[in-house]
Amino acid sequence: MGDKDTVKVLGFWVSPFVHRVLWALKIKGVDYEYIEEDIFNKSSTLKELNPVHQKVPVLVHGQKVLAESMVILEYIDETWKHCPLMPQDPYERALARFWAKSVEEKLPEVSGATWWRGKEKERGLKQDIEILEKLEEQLQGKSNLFFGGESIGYLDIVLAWISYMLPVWEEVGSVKILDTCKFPALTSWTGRLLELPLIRDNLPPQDRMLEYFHNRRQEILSNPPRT
Ligand SMILES: N[C@@H](CCC(=O)N[C@@H](CS)C(=O)NCC(=O)O)C(=O)O
Repeated sequence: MGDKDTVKVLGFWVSPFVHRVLWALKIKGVDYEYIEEDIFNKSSTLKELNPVHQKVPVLVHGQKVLAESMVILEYIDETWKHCPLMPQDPYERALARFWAKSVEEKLPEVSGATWWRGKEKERGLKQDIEILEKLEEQLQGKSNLFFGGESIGYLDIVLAWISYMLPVWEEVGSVKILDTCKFPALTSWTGRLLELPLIRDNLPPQDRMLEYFHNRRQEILSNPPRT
């Protein structure tokens, strides 16, 4: 699929994982072709390109194929070296990976907790708040505008869903997780992210997200998690 230098991204319009890849390519100024995938009726191309997970995003760079958004981000950063996304210092780089992985492991709880009911909801919300408290500590007392420093980097891109998707989940689930008083540094960070044209102008439409997640919530509630 593709000539030596062509870049293609298989995506799904609302996927926060896909948006990471699109933003990284835009930061690097790499032209790409975007191919919308129906994740509820997967194409044979997706199954062939990502046989292990059959998920988007998939990046196709010439003959090279990669899946998993955080892996793709590192590939993009190492392939197009200008405007680095990763910290240059090895320890800072390791820390960025640590936080990205740690928050990623909680992602299902964050989305699920906003939609569940009763004890599951309480437990999930408690876990969400704990991980956000840890992130808040990371930002507090630093003069950095972003996790990446003066401009956005790898960790900002990985965590950006907190700025635009978490509020949608909160609205759909009628909960508040990112409380401004409790998380002043994180709240300011989300505000700064959303002011960036790169992010602001390349988000899924708010009304479509709300409708999509309302429907997802109905599906999840009719099939609740087991305790
Ligand atoms: N860990 C993966 C997650 C990707 C993912 O879950 N993608 C969703 C779309 S948001 C998907 O393709 N889902 C299809 C499925 O679960 O079968 C990444 O970071 O790329």
